[in-house]
Amino acid sequence: MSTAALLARARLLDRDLAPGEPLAETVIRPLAAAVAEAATRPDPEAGAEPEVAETGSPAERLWELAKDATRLRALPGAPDGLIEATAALQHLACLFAEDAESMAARIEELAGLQGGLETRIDVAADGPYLVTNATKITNWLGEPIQTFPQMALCRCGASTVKPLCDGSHARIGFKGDKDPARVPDRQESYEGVQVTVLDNRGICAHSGFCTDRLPTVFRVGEEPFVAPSGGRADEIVRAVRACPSGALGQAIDGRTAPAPRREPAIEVSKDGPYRITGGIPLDGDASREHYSLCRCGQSRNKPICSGMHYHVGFADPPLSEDPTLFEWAGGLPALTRMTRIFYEKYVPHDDLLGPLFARMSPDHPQRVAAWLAETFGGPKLYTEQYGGYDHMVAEHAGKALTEQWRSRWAQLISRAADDAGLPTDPEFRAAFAAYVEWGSRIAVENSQPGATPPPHMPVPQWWWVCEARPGSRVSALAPPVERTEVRLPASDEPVGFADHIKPLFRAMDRRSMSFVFDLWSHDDVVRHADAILARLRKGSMPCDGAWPAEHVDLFARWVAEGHAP
Ligand code: HEM
Repeated sequence: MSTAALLARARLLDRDLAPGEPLAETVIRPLAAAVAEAATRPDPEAGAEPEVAETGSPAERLWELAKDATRLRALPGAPDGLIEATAALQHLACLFAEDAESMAARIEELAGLQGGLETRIDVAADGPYLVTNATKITNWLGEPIQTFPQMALCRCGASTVKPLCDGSHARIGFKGDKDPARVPDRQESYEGVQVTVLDNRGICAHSGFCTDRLPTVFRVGEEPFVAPSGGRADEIVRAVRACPSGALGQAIDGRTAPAPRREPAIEVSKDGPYRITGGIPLDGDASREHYSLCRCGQSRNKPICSGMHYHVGFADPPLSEDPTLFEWAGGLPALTRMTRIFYEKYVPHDDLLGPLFARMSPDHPQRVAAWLAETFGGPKLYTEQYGGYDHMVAEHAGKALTEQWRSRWAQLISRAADDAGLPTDPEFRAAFAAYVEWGSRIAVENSQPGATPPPHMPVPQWWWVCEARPGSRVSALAPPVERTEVRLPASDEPVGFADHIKPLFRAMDRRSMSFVFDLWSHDDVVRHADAILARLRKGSMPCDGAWPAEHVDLFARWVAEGHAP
């Protein structure tokens, strides 16, 4: 099997696949590029397109093609175009599997075909990241993304199926070059009493973890950026380790301290870069334990992220209209950042809590983060991995926790939330503080001698307090919002809900009332029309200012005319 034969088969198959499943952009284009490239070299394979005769249904042929492409890709020196096409074929063939079980079997078979290849990321020229044999990719909430043995991840920022590549880079003419005017890739060194901080601005992804966590050492807008005397050595070491881009490093006694190796993983951060950990080699270079790769296509230091996503407003799709506390907090990565800071920075140095947690298990921060994630509406991690409610209760049982311990715990977790960059809006912090108060007081109760907490309960589910959610209120600091111009009907024109009434309610009004009814639903507004009218007349709805009189009159007219749809 040659690349040219694969290309010919892909072309035939493309004609037989149902519309909407085209191979043109993701398979045929890169394969054709690989064949064209091979033709420029003295290659016995190149030349006339081979004759192919295909049998079987399109779905069967797709699966055979995916396997043959994988076999070819597994050979040494596979060209980028072949690897990119293999990624698309593997993905599509697995989606065509009949059920989850056969999809898992297909993934296993493909993994076997290319099992000899090391886990690595290669950067295709003006194309995607070619990710080989990675088994852990998570989204920004920490939820796993389905991996395939060969993947192509979007690098240009334009794919409609992010993080996967959909061939958009070719359509938009993406260029993968570095910008000659980029911040130079140069390591500066800031000597402190115990630790010297190394900083390479050229590869900083501006995630802000260091400046949130240790603002006295990593100083926004000040020169020099790093002041090593502003914090304790252990705090600095931990902040440096938490730097996702690898811009920060440290030297102790003149020797650069290597970063500890973690499991190979890729995190697709929100509105930002891919965060790579675990020393996955990049274009064969395995010298970095962690680094951040550009995902918006605009970095000045491609493929490394240079923080441009922030300046160009690169944005993933917005959160759902009704986000959970888990989503709003920033998911498992943010909660783990917070619990790590809590148990690593605050607890050990605290006179009350230090001794209490002195013998906690090393993964205690991850465990508490998993509990919080589940409580805040995220995946059931604590129940599935750490023993659920009964285990948590057993951990507090018999500890006779006191109010002094509890209030210190509550005070320091709130500081850790600040340091970890959790959202600071009143709605989130009200819900967070309410949970901490509730949960910590129950922990104290359950820990008393002779306490009998109810057994086998589910992990509690916390929610926004009093329905105060993001967007349900206008911030006093928000720029003034122009009211939408609504066309008022003439006096002899009938008033209709869709044409005249619904446009009066903004998305914000709808959100803030959604706990009772839907202001964009004709039926709901009819049902509550009298109450709504009363509040409109009183001026107490909406909460950021009364409607103009002509809008209130219009609503009243619509009620009087019999609520036309
Ligand atoms: C909302 C409040 C709280 C939450 C969500 C929480 C969560 C947890 C969880 C999930 C565990 C079990 C970890 C595991 O799976 O091993 C745990 C253990 C523990 N908690 Fe809490 N806790 C809270 C409040 C408190 C308070 C107020 C104290 C005392 C100041 C406390 C002290 C402890 C101790 C000493 C352990 C055992 C740690 C070890 O030795 O491994 N907790 N907590």
